[in-house]
Amino acid sequence: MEFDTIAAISTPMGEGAIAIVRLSGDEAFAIADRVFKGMGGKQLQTVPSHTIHYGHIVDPATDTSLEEVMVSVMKGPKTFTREDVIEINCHGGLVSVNQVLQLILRQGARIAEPGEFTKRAFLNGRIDLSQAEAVMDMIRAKTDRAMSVAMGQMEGKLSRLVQSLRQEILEILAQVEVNIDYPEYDDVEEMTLSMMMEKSTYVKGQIERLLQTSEQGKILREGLSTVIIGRPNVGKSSLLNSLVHENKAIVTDVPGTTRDVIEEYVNVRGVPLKLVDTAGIRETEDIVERIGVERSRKVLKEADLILLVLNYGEVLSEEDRRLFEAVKGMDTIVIVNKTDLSQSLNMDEVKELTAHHRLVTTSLLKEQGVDELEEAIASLFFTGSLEAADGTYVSNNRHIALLHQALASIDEAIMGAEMGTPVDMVQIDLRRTWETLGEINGDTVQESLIDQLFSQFCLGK
Ligand SMILES: Nc1nc2c(c(=O)[nH]1)N(C=O)[C@@H](CNc1ccc(C(=O)N[C@@H](CCC(=O)O)C(=O)O)cc1)CN2
Ligand SMILES: Nc1nc2c(ncn2[C@@H]2O[C@H](COP(=O)(O)OP(=O)(O)OP(=O)(O)O)[C@@H](O)[C@H]2O)c(=O)[nH]1
Repeated sequence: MEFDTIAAISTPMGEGAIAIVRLSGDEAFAIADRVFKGMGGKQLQTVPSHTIHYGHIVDPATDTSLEEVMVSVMKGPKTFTREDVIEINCHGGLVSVNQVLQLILRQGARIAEPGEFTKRAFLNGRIDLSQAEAVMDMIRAKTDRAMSVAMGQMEGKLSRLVQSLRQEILEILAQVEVNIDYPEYDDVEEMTLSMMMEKSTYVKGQIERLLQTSEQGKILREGLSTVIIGRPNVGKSSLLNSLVHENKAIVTDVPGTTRDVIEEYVNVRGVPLKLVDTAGIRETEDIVERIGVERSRKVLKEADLILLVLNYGEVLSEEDRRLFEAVKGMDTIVIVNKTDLSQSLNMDEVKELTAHHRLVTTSLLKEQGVDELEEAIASLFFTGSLEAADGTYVSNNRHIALLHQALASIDEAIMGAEMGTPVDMVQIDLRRTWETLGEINGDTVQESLIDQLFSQFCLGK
């Protein structure tokens, strides 16, 4: 495949120690040679691949030196993009790195689109689509565990699994062709259908197994959307603060003009909690009051986890009861706080209302019970047996949707075979399953989708 030469700043925009301008494409070396003075006047083409060289960036038009740099030389196809790659390591100021980029662009490179380097790695066949998507997940990972899931996917764990399932399906289809070549057996149709059913059932089981990891995979990737509710003054802010302080807050979104929900991530034993509407908790008494009943119901509905806080020092109120009502059927941990106060809360009643939820007692004032709470959170979502055995998790919504589709079509195939539908009808369902699975690694995916996926990447990645 042939592409033009692209360039971009591959480090964050801001002041830093070093900033990198990356180039990729056929002209990368030639363009860099025009502006890089170093290596005793040698051409970049002549130096060994994967070496770095000291020198200066000089504007050939004015013969002025812009920057003191280190230039990395990587020869395709053994590079990130499989093309010739040059990386110019500049001093980390915004102006200097921009000047170097502008100069490179004047020499004939084109500014890269977001994700275009990774897209080339995909288009040039170094990685497949799910691996490319994992590159982005690595950048966005909020915890060590999320990182290792993304890393596994980037290294091809999911790709290999999906590929092996597609291979199974191809083998079924090939076997059908073989059978059809021996029509002299009169039970060939029946034999073929039963073979299809048996082998498809195996593939179906594998797809189901993958889907079983998706709930946890999604949580690892996106964080567990968590809402803290409770009457005024029960200790919601205190709870939030102790979760944030005991576990380093990972990301704090700056409230924008168009969004009033603030998210904050904390890492609770490897589970990224995305604490929703923390501003609401911090500033006013009650999320239900602040954002209105309708919207708060929506916030609750969309939550993966609800922390319902009660006050040990007060009797259960009508409002508490309404909160229990609102969280029915949801993953909820009931927290009885202020256990240092003398008891007014009827614990039998609380236990009854808590029913299937977990119950944890805390005194946030005395910093008691937070460990138990964290344990409860972690064990609610990661019980040992649910850990994916080989560490392969499906975490991406696109992949999950495709697996569900694949499951539906292989189910059709199995049911068809069971009911004695003509073999060629069953073949159609199997082919569809094969294609759907191929969309995960990008074998059978549309170009417009590829463009859309990569456009969500970082600039310079
Ligand atoms: N400076 C710098 N750091 C970086 C990157 C980069 O592009 N530049 N990466 C990117 O964002 C990541 C590293 N990823 C990479 C993946 C593959 C190859 C590569 O050259 N692969 C060759 C094998 C090379 C060899 O074995 O010697 C290949 O697959 O053929 C390089 C970087 C993280 N750090
Ligand atoms: N005795 C005692 N007081 C606590 C405990 N936890 C929190 N408090 C106090 O209770 C008061 C209210 O705590 P907050 O964390 O602000 O409660 P809140 O639910 O966020 O309150 P609103 O913002 O009014 O809804 C503060 O004075 C806390 O110091 C506890 O375990 N024991």
